[in-house]
Amino acid sequence: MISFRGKAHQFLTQISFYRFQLESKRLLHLSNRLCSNDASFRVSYPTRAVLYVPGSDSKKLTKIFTTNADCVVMDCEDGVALNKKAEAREKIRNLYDTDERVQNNTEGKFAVRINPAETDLASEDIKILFNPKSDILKNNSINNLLPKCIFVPKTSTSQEVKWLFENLNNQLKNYDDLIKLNLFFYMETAIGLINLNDIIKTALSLSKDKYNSKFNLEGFVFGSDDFCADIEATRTKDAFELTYARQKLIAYCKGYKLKVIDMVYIDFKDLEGLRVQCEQGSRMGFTGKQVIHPGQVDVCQQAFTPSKERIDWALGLIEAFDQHQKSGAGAFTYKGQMIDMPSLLQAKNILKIVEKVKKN
Ligand SMILES: CC(C)(COP(=O)(O)OP(=O)(O)OC[C@H]1O[C@@H](n2cnc3c(N)ncnc32)[C@H](O)[C@@H]1OP(=O)(O)O)[C@@H](O)C(=O)NCCC(=O)NCCSC(=O)C[C@](C)(O)C(=O)O
Ligand SMILES: [Mg+2]
Repeated sequence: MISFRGKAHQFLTQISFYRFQLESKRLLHLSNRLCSNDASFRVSYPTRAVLYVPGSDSKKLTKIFTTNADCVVMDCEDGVALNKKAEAREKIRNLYDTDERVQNNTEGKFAVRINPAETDLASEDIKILFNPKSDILKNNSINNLLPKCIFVPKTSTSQEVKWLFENLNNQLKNYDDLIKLNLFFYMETAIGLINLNDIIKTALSLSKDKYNSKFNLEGFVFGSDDFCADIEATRTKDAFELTYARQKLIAYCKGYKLKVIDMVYIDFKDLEGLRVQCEQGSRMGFTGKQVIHPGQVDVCQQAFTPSKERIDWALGLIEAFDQHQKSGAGAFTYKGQMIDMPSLLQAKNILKIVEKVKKN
């Protein structure tokens, strides 16, 4: 049996190997060319494993600095008991007030899940989390002291999106030169799934037009536990009951070039089951997966990192495609398979993920 530490070491060795590969001239040349020619090649920060940490739990909060997870979500919602909500907000606020590691992160490594929009709990979350103490603000830039990314659960209507933006905007109106606030919404109700297109369009247009790009819709999270409760399904290991919702969410997010984060695997001691579900999610098109325990992080990150074989396949295909295009062939055979434009796009997708991981 390999220990947890041993597995982590194995994983790091593997990543170093990929990094070595990535630094090869061939990849740099190819990826630079792809990035500069292709407007859809938007490379933002990676979100392979998204780890929840209950905001009320001081001991668990110390782990946000030692985890390999691409993203940590300090929770004020369902991971926190009702009588601990105020404590959770205060502990998270205190981290932004005092800890340089949290303050200096510019994108989404450290995020906060607030309570659902249009609730008193969410109003209070926004009031506390986006309100640094004045004596601390005197000696610090406002951008260091605010969350750079928030997760907004149970988003079911475009009205909730409007409420959220209005409340955030009111809270932030006295500050100038704020960097964009990244947002993830949750799809975790049947009505949220029905209204998905409307929710996305409202969030995109409001943030761009009414709020002057102050907010950036970064992606969606699939809240499968709440969704199962809402549609009265029974959870199964293979998640068959969630197929339609997962696929619809992926299609809509990809249609609008958004990230999309897969469901939680709650049986957190079953790492093999987790691996199977992570790999399935990765093949389906998810950008990453939510995890609830530090022991799940490495399995998840690895499943959402393209393997050496996939990277080699993609690089070889792109080169072959280039050569065949020059000789006038739109379709050709590569490693026994018919290749044409869609295969090239799939190969580029692999390099996109690699670029994201490299940025981390
Ligand atoms: C399951 C639990 C109770 C087992 O907690 P435990 O302490 O019994 O586990 P453990 O195996 O004994 O823990 C080992 C070590 O890891 C630490 N640890 C353990 N977990 C974490 C964590 N998350 N973050 C940071 N540290 C953690 C723990 O404190 C301990 O530290 P130690 O070795 O120093 O003593 C615990 O892992 C936990 O509280 N996880 C987070 C639960 C949570 O946040 N749930 C809400 C998100 S999922 C959700 O809301 C649904 C969704 C998306 O909305 C929808 O599908 O609808
Ligand atoms: Mg939920």
